[in-house]
Amino acid sequence: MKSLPIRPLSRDAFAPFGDVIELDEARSFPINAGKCVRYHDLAKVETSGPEARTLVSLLRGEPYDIPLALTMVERHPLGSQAFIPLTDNSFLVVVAPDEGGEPGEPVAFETAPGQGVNIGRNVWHGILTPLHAVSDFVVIDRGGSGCNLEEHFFDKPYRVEYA
Ligand SMILES: NC(=O)N[C@@H](O)C(=O)O
Ligand code: NI
Repeated sequence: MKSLPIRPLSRDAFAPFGDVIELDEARSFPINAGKCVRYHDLAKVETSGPEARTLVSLLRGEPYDIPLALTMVERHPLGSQAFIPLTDNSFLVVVAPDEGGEPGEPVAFETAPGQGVNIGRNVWHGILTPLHAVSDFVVIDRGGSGCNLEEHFFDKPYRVEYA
């Protein structure tokens, strides 16, 4: 299997694929008479297609072991998909550029505690992959009619591992 090294998640590195949702370096301003700070407008939520609406859901995910065999990626042509952790456990985020309608070379990131991601509309990504322990997430993505899932299974799986 071809090795896919895990790298730390950063806004810059993830920018071609979506947004990193975190407090650090986020635009913020005080609200509620200064008793609260709003970290504002951190992700571009996209919903499109028939009867499109924004969904807010919770996911409780089982952890995966590393090294991990990456056999497939998926994408959502009609909307973005955000995963915001409710624990301090890190999770694996795999994304890939599109090359003529198929995924190119994937990139694997591990989040720092508290970091979330918003995966852009129609961006290839691995499924939610918690690490270390059962983890809960807020998921913000697109509901409505029409097909919002496209899967791609690799001819040869990748071995996702720590560098
Ligand atoms: N379906 C769902 O909630 N999640 C998947 O799309 C995924 O990317 O894990
Ligand atoms: Ni998805």
